[in-house]
Amino acid sequence: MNDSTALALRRLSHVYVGDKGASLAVEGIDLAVAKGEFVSLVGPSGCGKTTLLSLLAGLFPPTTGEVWLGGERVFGPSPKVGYMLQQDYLFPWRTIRDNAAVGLEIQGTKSKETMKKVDGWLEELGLGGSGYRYPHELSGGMRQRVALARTLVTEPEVLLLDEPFSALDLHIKMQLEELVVETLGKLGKTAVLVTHDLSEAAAMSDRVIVLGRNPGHIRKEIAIPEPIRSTDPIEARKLPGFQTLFEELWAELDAVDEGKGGESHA
Ligand SMILES: Nc1ncnc2c1ncn2[C@@H]1O[C@H](COP(=O)(O)OP(=O)(O)OP(=O)(O)O)[C@@H](O)[C@H]1O
Repeated sequence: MNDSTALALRRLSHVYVGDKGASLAVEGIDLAVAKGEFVSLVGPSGCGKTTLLSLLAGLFPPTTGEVWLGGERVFGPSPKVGYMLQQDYLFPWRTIRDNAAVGLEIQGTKSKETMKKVDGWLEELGLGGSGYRYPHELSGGMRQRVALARTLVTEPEVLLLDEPFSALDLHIKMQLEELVVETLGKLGKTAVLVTHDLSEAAAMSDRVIVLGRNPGHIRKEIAIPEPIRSTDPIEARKLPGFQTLFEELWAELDAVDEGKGGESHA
């Protein structure tokens, strides 16, 4: 693992053991993500995307293999890792400011000083006037912005994004994609996104990892070509090479699905 690697999975396999016996979820995963890189994981349902994200987050240890964060082996959750999920998990009885400060509270670093950072992030993410409102007063897109502020205020080095936009309307979803790419890019953060939306993966990422299943494995890595890679997600979709890239991803997933019935990829 060199200095420019933010996180890595090495020879990693994971077996879930339950009432019905053991099942091999992912096998032989080798993946390195560079500092500041934005990587997406795509693949059919059950190929192990969430399992890989959970292992990166240190939520449980892999059955075999290693997880690395910076130069350190991961043996449990780390404050260097932030999580953003499909559901925003805001507390309904707390104001937006207090929701955005939850991570600071957990870290024991909530103070007048750090609340200024909360207000700064709410402002930056277009929620400047909403700090004293409650979650039910906000739209789905605004609530996800609060979830993003809550994540960023703890200053994680790596963000793990598990379908954070999938519950939103297309227009709002694309605006949020743009906001996330722009914000993480400015801060030089590393991100791993799990998504079922191939267009989202192609528009937001530096690299897309296509997973196959039974058991989950890396099938193909696709580096997003310029100028798509460095163009914001809304404009990237309008570039001439975007459709070809989308079709390449689609064909990979179709090949995974062959003989297994059609699944929706977009
Ligand atoms: N807690 C668990 N116990 C047993 N098996 C599990 C558990 N969690 C996941 N699995 C199995 O591991 C495999 C990978 O699941 P995972 O949820 O990581 O896939 P995924 O690609 O994220 O799926 P989806 O796109 O549907 O969310 C699947 O076969 C799933 O049934």
